[in-house]
Amino acid sequence: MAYFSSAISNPRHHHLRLLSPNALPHDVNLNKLFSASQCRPLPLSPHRSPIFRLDFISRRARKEASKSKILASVTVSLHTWVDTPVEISPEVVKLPKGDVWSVHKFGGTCVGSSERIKNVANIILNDDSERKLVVVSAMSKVTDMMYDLINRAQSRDESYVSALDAVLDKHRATALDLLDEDGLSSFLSRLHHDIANLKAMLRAIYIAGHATESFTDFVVGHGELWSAQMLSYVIRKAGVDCQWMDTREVLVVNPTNTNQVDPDYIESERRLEKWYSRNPASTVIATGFIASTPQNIPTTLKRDGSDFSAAIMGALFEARQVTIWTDVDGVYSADPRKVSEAVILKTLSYQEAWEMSYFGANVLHPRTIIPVMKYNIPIIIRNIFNLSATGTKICRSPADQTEDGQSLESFVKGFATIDNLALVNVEGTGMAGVPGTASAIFGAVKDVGANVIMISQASSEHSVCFAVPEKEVKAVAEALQSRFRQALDAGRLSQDLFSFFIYVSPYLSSQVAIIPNCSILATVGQKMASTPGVSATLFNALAKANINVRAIAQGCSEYNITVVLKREDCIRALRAVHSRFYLSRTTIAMGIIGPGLIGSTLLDQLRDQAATLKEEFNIDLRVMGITGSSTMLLSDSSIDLSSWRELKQQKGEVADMEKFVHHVHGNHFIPNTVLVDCTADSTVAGYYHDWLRKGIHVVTPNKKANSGPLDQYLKLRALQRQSYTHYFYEATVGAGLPIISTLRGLLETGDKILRIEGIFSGTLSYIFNNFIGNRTFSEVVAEAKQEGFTEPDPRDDLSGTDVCRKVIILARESGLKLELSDIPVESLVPEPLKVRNKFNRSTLKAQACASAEEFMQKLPEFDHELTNKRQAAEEDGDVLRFVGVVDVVNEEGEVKLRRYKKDHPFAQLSGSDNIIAFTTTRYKEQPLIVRGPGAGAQVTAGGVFSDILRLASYLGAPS
Ligand SMILES: NC(=O)C1=CN([C@@H]2O[C@H](COP(=O)(O)OP(=O)(O)OC[C@H]3O[C@@H](n4cnc5c(N)ncnc54)[C@H](O)[C@@H]3O)[C@@H](O)[C@H]2O)C=CC1
Ligand SMILES: N[C@@H](CC=O)C(=O)O
Ligand code: NA
Repeated sequence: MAYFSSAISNPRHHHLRLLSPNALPHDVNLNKLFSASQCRPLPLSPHRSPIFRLDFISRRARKEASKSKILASVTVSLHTWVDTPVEISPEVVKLPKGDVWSVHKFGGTCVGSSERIKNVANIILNDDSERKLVVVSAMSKVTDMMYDLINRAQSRDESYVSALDAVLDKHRATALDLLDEDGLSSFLSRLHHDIANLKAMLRAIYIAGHATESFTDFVVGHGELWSAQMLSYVIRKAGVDCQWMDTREVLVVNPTNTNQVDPDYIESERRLEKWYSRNPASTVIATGFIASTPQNIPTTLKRDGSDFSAAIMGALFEARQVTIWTDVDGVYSADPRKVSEAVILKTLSYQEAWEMSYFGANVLHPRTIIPVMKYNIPIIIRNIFNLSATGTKICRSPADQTEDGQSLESFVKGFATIDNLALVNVEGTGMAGVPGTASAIFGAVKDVGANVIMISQASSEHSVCFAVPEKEVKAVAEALQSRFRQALDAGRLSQDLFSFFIYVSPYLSSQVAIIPNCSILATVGQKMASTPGVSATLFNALAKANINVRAIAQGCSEYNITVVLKREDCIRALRAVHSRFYLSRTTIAMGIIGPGLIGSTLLDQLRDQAATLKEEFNIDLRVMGITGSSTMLLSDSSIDLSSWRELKQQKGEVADMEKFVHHVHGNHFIPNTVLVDCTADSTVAGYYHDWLRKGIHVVTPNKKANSGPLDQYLKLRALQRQSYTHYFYEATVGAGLPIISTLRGLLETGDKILRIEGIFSGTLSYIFNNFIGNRTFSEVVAEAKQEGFTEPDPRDDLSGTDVCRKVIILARESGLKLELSDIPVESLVPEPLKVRNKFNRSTLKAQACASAEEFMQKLPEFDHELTNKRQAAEEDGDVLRFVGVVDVVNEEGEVKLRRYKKDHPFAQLSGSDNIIAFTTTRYKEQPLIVRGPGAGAQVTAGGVFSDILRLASYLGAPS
């Protein structure tokens, strides 16, 4: 009787199936049988059928035993034990499908050297799946070497011979490193045999001067044949039952007319079953990339073919999962070369991966996803060089997407871009309701084989807009023209390529505009388009980064929102949206200009508050650059604020404002930029317009821009109103006191300002609060300077210029169109010490002091002037106060030294207090008064800081 069936396929592995264990006489001792026949059992698989199954591997077969000898041995042993003749009948081993299989794919870099092949073998050996199917590419560079052989041969370049030797050497050297004994000799004999064949084939190509496609495919596919064999020998060396598969015997594909191939699953499955019955190993190493046509002609799976091979194999085996090993940790939320804060996505749905790939993310070729989708087989992308990274799992419904209570962010997975596109916009009044318009337009596009990447049509049907690769747009335009040639010939159309009219039908005339230099930004995420708020957040982030959107398309699939932008905006847009969805904080890149008293105090405050802002307010402020007038310090990530002074000294470079701004704004991943001008320089102030126009926000305590020439001020404000960039300058008046914001609040809520009057100078307030008893004027001025209340040049305070600037700022804020020179100012600078003053030529004196230091030295000589004034006031029971007035009703202002009675609120101040009284329609009887220290490093830097935080809140930080 037949106790066993046999599926013996090669001289090494002998698979016998015990047909019915119960039929075996009970005294048959299988272990003895095995040892007598010099076979040993392999680990048994879980019983899947009532037929008990044993696998035997022959030790003796390692030497020279033939299949028949082993069979004879088993037969004899059985005969001995059973005492009856034993029949072993041939059997076809059925391909086990399903969860038992795990598929791995290793690309060229993974098998690029003998060390790496060993590493791959270890990964396979450590996978405890019951069965493994491993798809390998050729060793890195080998496919290119093979194509090069063809190129050399067909251009009749004899050097193909030496190039082929290099291919031989590379594989021989690798095999010598990896293999031993018979593994090595059988691999080398096969290698030499292949090389001899290739040499003959290349010779034929050399003679013909041409290689057919199938010749080429045959030649290039050898890289995979060799890497698969070497790897299988290494695995076998570890005692594992392993076969290598030349996938050309199994995988059958049909060419398509788009230079792709379609797998023939039915035929491939039939061939796989046949192959497996001859090679029933638990580990199979299969060649990637190559396949056959139905006529058994070698072919390839084209670009990214090995991933495709793995996916098809996964489907044929109905595997548990397909792991694609590569050199990155997984799929990133955006191209990490463009967005350095891109994160690895833990999961992606098939559709998300598909959309990401389609829109240029280097994930997987979209076709790789199709075979596995059918059987819901997950694809895992993992890094072979970082086994600790879990990678990205691409599957039907990733767990984290189905959980409740998810945030908006989880609906958006990733961002991808496509550059070098042109937008074609067909617009016309006669298009609405005319059937066939789209067909006529896209028919013309199809005729030139152009690929339409996205389409958008307004529901009014007045315009259809679509994006095509830039290199195809000329042909598209010409196709549209030639399609409607009749109308063109009749002279009814303009022939201008970039804007011409077409007649789609006798009733319809349309204009076609071509917008070159465009890019697509695709935002991908399952269900995001159907979740309220996601697209609003997306477009809001684009608007805040000052990016103009040219066209929008949202697929009905709800997996993707596509926008078309100017190419030069693309990376910034990518960073802006990525940061909005992925940086959990409002991240702002900052450039600090003028690290003097206020600038450096601000940097210290930023240093001390950074952690709290991050943790409690989700605001991430990153100082990317600090520039003084001679040196600047730049950083790619952010400057360590605990040592910026030392760093600036050690690593500082020559200050260059253009480079500084470009670095802070353009050279990194953070979409929002603010430049903080802490100088008193009008040149710096002169840049604001340009910065705001570029989308850079500006915060400053510098009064020069708002009190400079009126036309420039108006231009600046107009720009600010129409753009999404912000310009904040609260500290220009009353330092940290809420003066500008109070005034804005009154105006915006409809109050009418009648008059603003106050003590606007911290310096002069301090001076007159402390200029008492027998103290001298110059002594108190020096103290005010020492306290950090004065301008860089104290004459700006004493001359009334600083107060005048504040008066102008408030006057303009209240709607008055005044110039600095419109305000009469009383100066306290002794006549001989005055400096050139642009707005008051009468104060120009030949013997004017050269520097602020010289001025301070000479000031005591003139103390008596102010002492006399003060004494005269005191004699009348008055105090002196230096005030500014904005008379909104009469559209004028003034700055002067006035006397006040001792019980007047202006006489009650201390320190550097400012006091500002707003008389308005609502605050008519009693003015609204703001009072407090109005100068000094801490309060001023604090005012600047609070403007920065206001900006953060405008940009989306929680308020
Ligand atoms: N000190 C105070 O209490 C208040 C000051 N302010 C304003 O704050 C600003 C700064 O004042 P301070 O810090 O006291 O002056 P500061 O003289 O200590 O600092 C100014 C810094 O700017 C640098 N600088 C000048 N021109 C530059 C340029 N073109 N590029 C780069 N850096 C340049 C200087 O080298 C210096 O380090 C001024 O506009 C002032 O009006 C406003 C309110 C109160
Ligand atoms: N020097 C100024 C500083 C604030 O603007 C002042 O004294 O008020
Ligand atoms: Na202020």
